[in-house]
Amino acid sequence: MSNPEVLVETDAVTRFYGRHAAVSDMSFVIRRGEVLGFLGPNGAGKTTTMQMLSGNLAPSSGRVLIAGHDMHEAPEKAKAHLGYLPEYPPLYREFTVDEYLDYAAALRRIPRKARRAARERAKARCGLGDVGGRLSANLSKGFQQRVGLAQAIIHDPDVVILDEPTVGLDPIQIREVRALIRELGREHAVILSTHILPEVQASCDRVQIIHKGRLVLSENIDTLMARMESQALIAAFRRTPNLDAIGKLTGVRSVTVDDDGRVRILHEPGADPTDAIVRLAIEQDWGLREINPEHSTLESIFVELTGESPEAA
Ligand SMILES: Nc1ncnc2c1ncn2[C@@H]1O[C@H](COP(=O)(O)OP(=O)(O)OP(=O)(O)O)[C@@H](O)[C@H]1O
Repeated sequence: MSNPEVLVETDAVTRFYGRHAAVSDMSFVIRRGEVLGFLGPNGAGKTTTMQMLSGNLAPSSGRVLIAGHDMHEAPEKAKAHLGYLPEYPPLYREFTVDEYLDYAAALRRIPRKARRAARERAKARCGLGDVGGRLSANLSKGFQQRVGLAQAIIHDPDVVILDEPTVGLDPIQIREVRALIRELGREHAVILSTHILPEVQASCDRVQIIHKGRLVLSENIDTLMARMESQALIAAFRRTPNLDAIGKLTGVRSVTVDDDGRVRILHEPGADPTDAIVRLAIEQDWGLREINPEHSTLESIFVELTGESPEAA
């Protein structure tokens, strides 16, 4: 599909708590077949945004449209198209998984006759086939999270909203939930919030970084990865190298010396001059000590965009 259907649209959404704007002027779209990662440090406004998208919190201004339905004007229609896994999913601990999912199906107004099939389908998709008779309370955190996901997709919604879906899970559970998110993204539009930088790399097609309630970046994951690919080398020599000679090598854009005496060589994307520099260093006896690509990370991009480290923010 060249222009897949827009399933979520926010138009200048703002939310105040008192005089504090938790989310400001937020506009974006999500299309079918897309997993959008909403990345930001604690307190950035992710949960507030998820709650507005899911219709659990009214924006102070701006509009949310789900599958073309305005959340404010037609909340029932809008909500019928979405499933929501809140940060703390409400699990009825004394219910078995099947009872809980039946209840979720009833809440979603799935006709009584169709509930069993909906439940079994959601369980199969979330890897819950064997635990239908178990009490939710006795399941591991990873399985409880799958139950939360199963209730979010029981009515096969167009849009799935997941707030910090892997918090508290062990590495194997995290991998499984991420695989499930990718699978959901094939047919639905998925938005997930996270403060974990690698999570978006693992699960998302597109990333939006939110900082102090504002979007500071919106990019395809491929573009972001390309941006993170090295376009600089850091080299150290025992003797002073001929910087002009390095500067004349094919693909080299600029050569500078850092405060610590190491040489920073910026080059064209895809034109790594490492081999040529090593040859020059040997020929001219500069005493090469190290030469490494300088990788930018999502962390460094975050710092570049916001001027703060994710932890400090
Ligand atoms: N009910 C509330 N009343 C007042 N302020 C609130 C309320 N909920 C959130 N805030 C404030 O709004 C800002 C955004 O909070 P939000 O929970 O949306 O951030 P978050 O990115 O989801 O962070 P976290 O991951 O810690 O939940 C924070 O400054 C928070 O203190």
